[in-house]
Amino acid sequence: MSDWEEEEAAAGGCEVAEWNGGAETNGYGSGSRGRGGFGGGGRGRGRGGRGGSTGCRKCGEEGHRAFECTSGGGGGGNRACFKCGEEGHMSRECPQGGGQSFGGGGGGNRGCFKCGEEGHMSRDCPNSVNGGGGASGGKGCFKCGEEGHMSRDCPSSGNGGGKGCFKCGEDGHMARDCPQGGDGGGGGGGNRGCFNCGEQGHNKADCPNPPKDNTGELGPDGKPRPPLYVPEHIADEQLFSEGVNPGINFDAYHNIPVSVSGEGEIPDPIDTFGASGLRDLLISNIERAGYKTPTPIQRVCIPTIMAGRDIMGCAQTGSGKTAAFLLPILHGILASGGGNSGSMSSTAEPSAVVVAPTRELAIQIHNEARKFALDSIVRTVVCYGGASMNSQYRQLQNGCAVLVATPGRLNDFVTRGRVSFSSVRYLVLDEADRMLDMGFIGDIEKIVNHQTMPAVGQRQTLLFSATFPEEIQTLACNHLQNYVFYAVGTVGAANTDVCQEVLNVPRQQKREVLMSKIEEFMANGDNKVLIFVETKRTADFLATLLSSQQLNSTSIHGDRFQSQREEALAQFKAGIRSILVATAVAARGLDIRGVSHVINYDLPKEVDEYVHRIGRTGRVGNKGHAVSFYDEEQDGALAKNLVKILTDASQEVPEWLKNAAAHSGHSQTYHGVGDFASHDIRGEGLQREGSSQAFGGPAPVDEEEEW
Ligand SMILES: Nc1ncnc2c1ncn2[C@@H]1O[C@H](COP(=O)(O)OP(=O)(O)OP(=O)(O)O)[C@@H](O)[C@H]1O
Repeated sequence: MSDWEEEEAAAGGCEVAEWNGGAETNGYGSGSRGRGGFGGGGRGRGRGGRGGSTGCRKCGEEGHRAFECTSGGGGGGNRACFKCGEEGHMSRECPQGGGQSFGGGGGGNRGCFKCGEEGHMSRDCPNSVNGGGGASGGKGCFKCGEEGHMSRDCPSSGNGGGKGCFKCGEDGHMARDCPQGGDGGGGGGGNRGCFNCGEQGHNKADCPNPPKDNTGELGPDGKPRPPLYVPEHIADEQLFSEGVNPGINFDAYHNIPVSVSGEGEIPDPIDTFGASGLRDLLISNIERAGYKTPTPIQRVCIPTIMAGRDIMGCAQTGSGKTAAFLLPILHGILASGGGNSGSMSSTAEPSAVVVAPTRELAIQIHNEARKFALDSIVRTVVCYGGASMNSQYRQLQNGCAVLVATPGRLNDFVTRGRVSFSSVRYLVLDEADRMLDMGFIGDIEKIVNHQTMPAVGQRQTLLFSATFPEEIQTLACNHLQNYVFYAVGTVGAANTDVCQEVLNVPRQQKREVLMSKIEEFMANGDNKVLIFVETKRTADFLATLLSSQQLNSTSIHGDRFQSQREEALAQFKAGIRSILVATAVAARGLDIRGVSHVINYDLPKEVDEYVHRIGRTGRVGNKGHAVSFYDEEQDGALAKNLVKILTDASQEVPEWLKNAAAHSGHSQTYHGVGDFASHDIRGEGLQREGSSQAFGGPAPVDEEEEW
């Protein structure tokens, strides 16, 4: 696993736990960072989740959840009603209990929490003072320690049990009643001051002082802490100015053949957004975003997702896959009332979870979702490592229907009970082949196998990428049910709008060739260049070198603080920096307007990664240009696949590269046309009736190749 993968995969811990692991390494501030455990002893919180194999809570049968149970109610399964102890119904429907909902008595085998008697619940306890309650059943009041009442009703208003007030440290009252603590805001007290400013009299959450900058201070692991980072909120209007405008080849998208396979009814593709059946609010935001016609992947996926099917979708880089899944998901959530958008809760229960491999991509998807959902009740939240966990948690608490996240941070929230999957209707893995490869598979399995996650078939699972190796497709099948497979063009092929040039450049000459290439581009007025390198050190080195030559550059990689990463990307997007030197962290998904050139200063190890990298240019029908420095000593293993990618995209293949491929002796792993046809691994039996080319574009030359 590369360092950036480790970082993304392991992202987690709140701000008190994320340590900066190294000093700055260049002139514009890059530091290394690792991670630590979660600090701050908060209150633990248990919450009943649905077990994979546990049946419905009402009827006990597997295959559905209690709220979907058609058995006509009743607390059932093996578990008795909490009120009367009888099986066959749930406590809120208990015929013995007063009223609906949670009125009734504490029953079953468990007595009331106040008086210990059976037959009622603590809040209805007739034995308590003023209907409040006493703590019973062996548990004394938290204030005075006596049994028979709860702390909030404690007549002594004393603080017992040996635990002093959390604000002032004195016994006799609790923090919220502390006479010292002002308006109930609460003080961090006793001997422990506020965790932010150290002052007594308030908690960190209510601290009036700016967040403490403890950058550079040593954490418990002996490494300097990173700065506390709370990302800036992007204003609504700005959402519509992000993204790439369609280019001259946009209309040519409609000539790309689309392969479709799968059993059962597959809806016809839509020709226009207007005919999609998407809700009016979404249509109006689509218009506001300047989308006139759907791209091929949107034409097929929007109706298919609306019809409730699982999807494995493959389409070239920059062809609108994000909207292809977001729009029908938002439609589904709006149609059912907005999910948990408005519910303030300590545990977020999103209707849709979108998982992406990098933080910047998660942020981008989140902003796309916000854009399409604007002026609706649907709330979207993004969670990713490297930024304040508290601030993300506050967002979650305010309601969340769509949660976009990196896997490490998502699991962190789930483990702490802050996020539950129990309401999930849609699970999306963007860049799915990356999410299911070695670097992330552990995290993804944790997510899909979590006890609160609805089983396959009870949720819609949607996988998207521009590349889908066969072995990943095989693995993905476990997480999908009767899915529809869509391939726009050739699975894993490069975007033909990108002109690809491969130069034979030995390592020692790379710098010199880079400088002359950049000069050439800048002289042509092309001023947004993305350079990919293999190591973080090289990224810093090159950015420093280019800056010293008056070339406005910055870098993005896993060792930079999150604030620096986001700032570097923002500056590159805004044109404040013309050159961004990046590791693989920027290879996938990032949609940056006006990237004229991608330079592979170092080639990646995998050809799929090459396809994603060069896909940062030439998006949505715009022309792009990619130059790659091939170093014979390093890149021999890639030669064959590179030749294939170039050939399939009708690019010129240099003679020296053909020779290198002929002598490389490395086996082929590329899954494009030819030996590895663009196909659904489930085989031809699942092809859509009629033809291998369901619609769009000319018929494939060789049917075998399309399938
Ligand atoms: N129908 C459309 N009309 C015009 N622009 C569109 C349309 N659909 C998407 N776009 C724009 O195209 C750009 C690329 O879309 P997106 O990032 O979803 O591509 P992608 O297929 O996910 O690419 P990648 O494989 O690199 O992740 C975005 O700026 C998006 O706003």
